[in-house]
Amino acid sequence: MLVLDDLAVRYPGEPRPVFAGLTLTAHARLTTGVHAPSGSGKTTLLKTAALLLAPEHGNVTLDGSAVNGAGYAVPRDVRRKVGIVFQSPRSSTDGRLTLRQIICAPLSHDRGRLRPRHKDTAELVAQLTEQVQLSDDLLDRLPHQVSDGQLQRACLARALALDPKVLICDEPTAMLDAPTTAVIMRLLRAHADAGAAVLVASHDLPLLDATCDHAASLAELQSGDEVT
Ligand SMILES: Nc1ncnc2c1ncn2[C@@H]1O[C@H](COP(=O)(O)OP(=O)(O)OP(=O)(O)O)[C@@H](O)[C@H]1O
Repeated sequence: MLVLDDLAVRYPGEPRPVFAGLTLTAHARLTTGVHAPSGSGKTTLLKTAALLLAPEHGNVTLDGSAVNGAGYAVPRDVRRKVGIVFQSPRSSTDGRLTLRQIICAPLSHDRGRLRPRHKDTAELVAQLTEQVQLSDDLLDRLPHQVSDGQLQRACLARALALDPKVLICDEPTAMLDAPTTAVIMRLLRAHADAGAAVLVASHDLPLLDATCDHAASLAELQSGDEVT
């Protein structure tokens, strides 16, 4: 479970925080949606939830333990509990790496911690690619040789590689067609059903209402009322 309590986040040199007084709980086994218009702070919120940005004020608690700082200041064992899928698969992948290398990237930092039921990386990659419905022949292609939807599925496989307890997705279906959107949202549901907390932000309120256990707007999260 991830708890964000009374958060304010301000970028260096900016006069005002992007948001303040924001409280949100992402529960295990549930998908939580955050709805907000473009430019209002969704990505900032999700980067804070993913322990990539430190709040100016407030507390981030993961599985009952307070998290201090952000990025490499956070111990690896804590960081690896959180996976993130960014809005743009093109800007969140290295164009020189094949899809297989992209999916394997978290494992190269975490060799000793492959998920227990997998004997080796190849077996895990095979399972992840099947899960996200990527065909084998795409794995040795570079990002410019696949579609946005295929690359976003590789990004989701990368985020799932360490079996994160908290999976965070920033507009994961932006630019995707309806069938690919349905695949991605079903995968997020399945990861929640397997025990994770899933936090999704989107400008698409009907999508969040249709696919999340509960959804709230960024404004509601700052209202001081408990959002359920
Ligand atoms: N690194 C940064 N430095 C200063 N300001 C920033 C930085 N990144 C974002 N901002 C500002 O913070 C505000 C929120 O940006 P953010 O990217 O979180 O919004 P968003 O809701 O995710 O937008 P979109 O849906 O368009 O991606 C915007 O006003 C943006 O200009």
